[in-house]
Amino acid sequence: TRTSRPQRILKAVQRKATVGDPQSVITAIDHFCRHREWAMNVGDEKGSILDSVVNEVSPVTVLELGTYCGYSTVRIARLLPPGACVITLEFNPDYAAIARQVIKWSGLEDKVQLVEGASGDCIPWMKEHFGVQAFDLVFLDHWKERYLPDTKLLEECGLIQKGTVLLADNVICPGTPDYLEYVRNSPRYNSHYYRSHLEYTKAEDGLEKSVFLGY
Ligand SMILES: O=C(NC/C=C/[C@H]1O[C@@H](n2ccc(=O)cc2)[C@H](O)[C@@H]1O)c1cc([N+](=O)[O-])cc(O)c1O
Ligand SMILES: [Mg+2]
Repeated sequence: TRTSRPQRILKAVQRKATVGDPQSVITAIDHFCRHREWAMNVGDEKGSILDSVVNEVSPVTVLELGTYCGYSTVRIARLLPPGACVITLEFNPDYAAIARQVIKWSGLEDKVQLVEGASGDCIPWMKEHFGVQAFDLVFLDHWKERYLPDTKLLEECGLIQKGTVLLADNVICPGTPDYLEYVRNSPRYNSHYYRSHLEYTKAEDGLEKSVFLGY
């Protein structure tokens, strides 16, 4: 049978990127998705905004919801200092297997913990299993209808504390209206919209950054 799109993305990384060079992995995926096959990576334009938020927050513990092929995992992990790490949740075992190889090719496996499972099942175990007190940064890029329930679950589990930054992809396209309404109207979040474009296209999309102000 035909290879899958994630398998073709991994092939592009193995053909074009240098082992141990995260930037070359990012560049290889962006080139493939811009010139060969579109794929739902956050991409280079929104990726630069992601980079600036990671640099501003300088997080010690990051949670990423939705690994897919590991593109944004690599973008985040390459900016983390020694001792900091990103825990990334992936539901689809085939995507997880590809992402592990992409992350390994970039040489960042020591900064990444890829957990296979559904966010709703994994989040309640974060404190106990991974010794996480609270996340400094959460990057939401998984199923759009899960953004709001998972944010509420993270709050309930005490994994979002004063100063935690939520950064959500696709708040315009495909859109996460209930999540946007929540973070923009809640007195406990300070929200800002970074206008951009849907990865590799001219369509509008953007990232919403929401800082938790505490209870
Ligand atoms: O649908 C989109 N993303 C859904 C992503 C879902 C990913 O999150 C994982 N997951 C991990 C944990 C879970 O609990 C559930 C799913 C899934 O297994 C998948 O790897 C999307 C769509 C467009 N688009 O233009 O159509 C653009 C984008 O940037 C997007 O992110
Ligand atoms: Mg996305």
